[in-house]
Amino acid sequence: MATSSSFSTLRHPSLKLPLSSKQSVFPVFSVNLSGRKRNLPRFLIVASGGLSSKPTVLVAEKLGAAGLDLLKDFANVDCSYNLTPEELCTKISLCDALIVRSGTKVSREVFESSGGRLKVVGRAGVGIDNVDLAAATEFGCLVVNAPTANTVAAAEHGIALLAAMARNVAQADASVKAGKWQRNKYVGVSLVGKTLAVMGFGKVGSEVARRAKGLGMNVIAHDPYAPADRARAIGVELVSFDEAIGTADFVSLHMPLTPATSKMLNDETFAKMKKGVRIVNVARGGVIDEEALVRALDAGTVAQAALDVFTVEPPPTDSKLIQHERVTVTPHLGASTMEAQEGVAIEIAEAVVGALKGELAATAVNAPMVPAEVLTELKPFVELAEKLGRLAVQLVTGGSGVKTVKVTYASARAPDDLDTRLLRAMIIKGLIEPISSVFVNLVNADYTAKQRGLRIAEERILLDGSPENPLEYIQVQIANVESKFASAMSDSGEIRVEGRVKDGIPHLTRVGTFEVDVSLEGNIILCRQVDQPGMIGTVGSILGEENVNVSFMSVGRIAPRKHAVMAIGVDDQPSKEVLKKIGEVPAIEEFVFLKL
Ligand SMILES: NC(=O)c1ccc[n+]([C@@H]2O[C@H](COP(=O)([O-])OP(=O)(O)OC[C@H]3O[C@@H](n4cnc5c(N)ncnc54)[C@H](O)[C@@H]3O)[C@@H](O)[C@H]2O)c1
Ligand SMILES: O=C(O)[C@H](O)COP(=O)(O)O
Repeated sequence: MATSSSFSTLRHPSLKLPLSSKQSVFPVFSVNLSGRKRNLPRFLIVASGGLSSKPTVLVAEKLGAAGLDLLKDFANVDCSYNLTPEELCTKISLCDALIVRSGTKVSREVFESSGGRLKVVGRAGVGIDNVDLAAATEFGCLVVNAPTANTVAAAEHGIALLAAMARNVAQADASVKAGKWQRNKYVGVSLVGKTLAVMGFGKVGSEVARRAKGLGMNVIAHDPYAPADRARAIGVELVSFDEAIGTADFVSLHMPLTPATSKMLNDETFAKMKKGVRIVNVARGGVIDEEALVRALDAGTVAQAALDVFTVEPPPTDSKLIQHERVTVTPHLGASTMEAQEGVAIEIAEAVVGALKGELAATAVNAPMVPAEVLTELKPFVELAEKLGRLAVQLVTGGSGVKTVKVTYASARAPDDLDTRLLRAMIIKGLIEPISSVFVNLVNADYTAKQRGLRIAEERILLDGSPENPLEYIQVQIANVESKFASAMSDSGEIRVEGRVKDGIPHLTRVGTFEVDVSLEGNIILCRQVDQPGMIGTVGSILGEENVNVSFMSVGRIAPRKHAVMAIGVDDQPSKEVLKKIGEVPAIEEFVFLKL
């Protein structure tokens, strides 16, 4: 890359040695947990119960014992079940995390009432339709779920309902217990050879399909997003919605409740089904228009239904649907096996504890998931990104008016190999936090930037050379602003800072058109001066007199004896008097103190 200035790095004789690469390079936040000190990456969270206290987790619905034990090792656990919405809103301001199942509405009011303390909502199960995800994201609250541990339980319950419905098990059971013996009334239908349409071919749907094939059924599936090869692998054909519902003898629902799937089965779609079709729903009640289902049952279009889930839970006791003779119901039991509940409890407890520690959760619902190995590699670049953002915004006159920021990632790796979401989020954090009271994390970074009218334009530069490192440098440029340190402006008129990771430690390597090299630790003083002998000593002595420890000094100059920019790393914040003295050194033309 062409340079417009030469540079040199000097170490002051009395300077503290830089961190070795063996020392922690990510000492961003440290919290005392269970008596142990830990250095935590602050990608997302940090429990805010105070540096020395444990975080508090509110468990609002019954959770398996193994999960509770895991939580208790790490946090204060408050198990309070059956809270009213008002009680939940009152309690939540004292909690760092909340764990729920499907029975608790985590509404916008819950996030508003938390006063910013709530950092994680753990959904002990799959469906997150009871959590206001938009509100969670706005408030920077991570939502995690437990997507795998109850899959088999739900699939088994689907099959149980399918068979029970076909053979009138529930109705016959009630009849026998009522003293009757109605063998002719409860003649059922066979499953073998019948066509089952699995609607939603995800985790549960595919397990239902596998089991139904074992029962000798002909299984077809509809799922606009499922890969055909996964279906083919278990001998299932993916078909259109109309073909699935038009040819099936049994329809089993396994899609999530979303605006697109809400009331997917309605008067119009029931009319397209085979007369006498049978419906199973272990997904969500809202995917069926329940009044339309009652009409279809009464008209005989639908012969029977078996339902585990309802639009309103628990449903009204006088509901025509619940009371319908040809409807079999269970109270949302799909995930309720001993095994699934223990599994879900462990899965969610691990996710919540990890998130409270600031780790990226693999089951995050409202934040990008970054695989652990990618994360390890990106760690120092994540820190670099945040610090470049912090430096750049502090260079803006008045610190405000930042609207357009261009970020350049230079790497020898193919663009597809670099996921910049985490880096972008940390740059946004760096840009916004020094000038506001907003807490920015990976969850709410893009949202917060948008709210503040901050546009981040990202560019990749493909470099020649070895793709060993994920990145060579990151450059942050702020356009259409003035700088309180004129030398930070690039030739094209933007504030420009650039950094690299050296031996695992982020370094500032360019300011404006000047190349420097100073490790991004502590704080930084940037001075522009006439390049002449003795400047390092002069400024170093002023700082030394006040016992301000200098960690690094680096001088970048345009040409010998012309202008130079000196970057000085200091551990402490110099007093106003010291900064004034530096400003009074005759050769110093401008300077700025920047907090990292
Ligand atoms: N009754 C229970 O206790 C219980 C237990 C577990 C899961 N569930 C529910 O079952 C559903 C599925 O769970 P999962 O773990 O299989 O989730 P999943 O995400 O693995 O699968 C859902 C599938 O639905 C598909 N889909 C999305 N929109 C669709 C549409 N318009 N038409 C057809 N398919 C569509 C997706 O592509 C995905 O493959 C969820 O709603 C979940 O909450 C209920
Ligand atoms: O979405 C789910 O995981 C199921 O509906 C289970 O819900 P539950 O945790 O309330 O049993």
